Amino acid sequence: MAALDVLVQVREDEAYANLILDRTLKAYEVTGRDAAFATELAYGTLRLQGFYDAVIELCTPKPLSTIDGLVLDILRLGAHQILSMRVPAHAAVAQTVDMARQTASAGPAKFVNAILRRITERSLEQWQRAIQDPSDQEQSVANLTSHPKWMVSEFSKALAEGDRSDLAGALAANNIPPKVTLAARPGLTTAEKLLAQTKDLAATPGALAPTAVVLGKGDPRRIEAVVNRQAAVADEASQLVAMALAKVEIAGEDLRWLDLCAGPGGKAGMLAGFAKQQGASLVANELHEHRAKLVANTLAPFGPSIAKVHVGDGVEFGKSEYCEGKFDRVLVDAPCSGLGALRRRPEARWRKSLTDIPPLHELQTELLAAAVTALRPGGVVGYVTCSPVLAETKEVVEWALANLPLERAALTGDIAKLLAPMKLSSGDYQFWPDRDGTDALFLSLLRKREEA
Ligand SMILES: C[S@@+](CC[C@H](N)C(=O)[O-])C[C@H]1O[C@@H](n2cnc3c(N)ncnc32)[C@H](O)[C@@H]1O
Repeated sequence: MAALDVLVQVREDEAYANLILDRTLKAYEVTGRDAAFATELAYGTLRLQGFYDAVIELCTPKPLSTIDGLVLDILRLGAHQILSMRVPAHAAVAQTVDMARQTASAGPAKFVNAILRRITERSLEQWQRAIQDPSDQEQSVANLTSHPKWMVSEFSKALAEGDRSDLAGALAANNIPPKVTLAARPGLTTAEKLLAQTKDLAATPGALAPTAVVLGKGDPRRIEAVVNRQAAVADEASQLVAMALAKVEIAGEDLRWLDLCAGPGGKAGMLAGFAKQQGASLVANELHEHRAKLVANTLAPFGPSIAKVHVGDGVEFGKSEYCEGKFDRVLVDAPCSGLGALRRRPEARWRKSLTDIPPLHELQTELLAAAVTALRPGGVVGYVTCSPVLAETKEVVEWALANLPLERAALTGDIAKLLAPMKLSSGDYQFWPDRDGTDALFLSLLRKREEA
């Protein structure tokens, strides 16, 4: 019932599952192993909703759109137990039908019973074959990996850019929740120290970033280094892109760094650390006051001589007199569709649409142009998105190279080696969850031409 309540809130109130989960479990007094079970029920059902809908459609002549929302939620919960959890089929059917009787009524309960029984007649593998449509490859992958079809198409184009072809594998990785990864903030602590402090949480060194520690279990909010802001939860790709901007070679003065879209401050926390180590300081800008407060909290341990926070529109701020031509390194971690972080947010894929992309592309180009205004000639901007969608990555960079005084900046040394597996033929970088175990971040490093 707690899991169903989460699904209903997500569907009816557009709630974010991760934000409502804890209080919903509390309201139902679900704790311990039951809480873990209810969490998997709710999150797993939300992630695989597209797959279960394709299965349910094959079990009834009724179009899915005519099934009542609550009944559909119940059917999806039942399908998830039968096909993806180790719940005995008879128990899954009996419990789910009971739930339908309690929350809907006798009629829908009969309908739920009939559909779920049909689902139990085939194995997961048989259903995976049954939902394929030989005439429509992308729809088949969409059904199989539980994504909207337009997303499959966007991922397919982005993978091709990196000469990768395992579309189903790349998308399936969005259905596996990531491990909790910590970043040791440079100048405040090290991965070695963090590792020693988290031994009892089965911690291991990150596979990619020298600052990363991966937790095997436990709550990161209880770790002392996290409480005192020497470390924070951060994806390894996020740590590496901040490191890449801090380490890319630039000639001449290297004193002033800018993070134009800093909230909530993950990368700003890394950049401030590198700035401290390299004798520079950071200005972190964020549009929204409440997110700027989070940035200020992250940066507090560095003190105002290393890191300051500004609240405002990055487009205006970058072009302001305060910024113009002043900065040696600028990060634009642009607002984006977030399609690179789908594994973190179970319902996110069903909330987005292709029409979200063009306005984001527009804002991304404006922010990048403002960042270039803020750069001094010879300085470098790191353009980052947590999305592999070409309109937000390659197409923004191509626009910038054609319209702004920019050229690509190459990495050298250790950081070049660390990022070599993610390098595209264009010179930009694309991470992938299935290959790299990270979010699908994109990075382009662009230098402002000297004659500019
Ligand atoms: C992808 S997030 C940045 C994540 C951050 N760099 C980190 O690592 O924690 C983009 C941020 O840009 C902010 N934003 C949106 N529009 C903006 C604008 N016009 N100027 C500055 N920031 C903006 C959003 O509020 C959001 O906090």
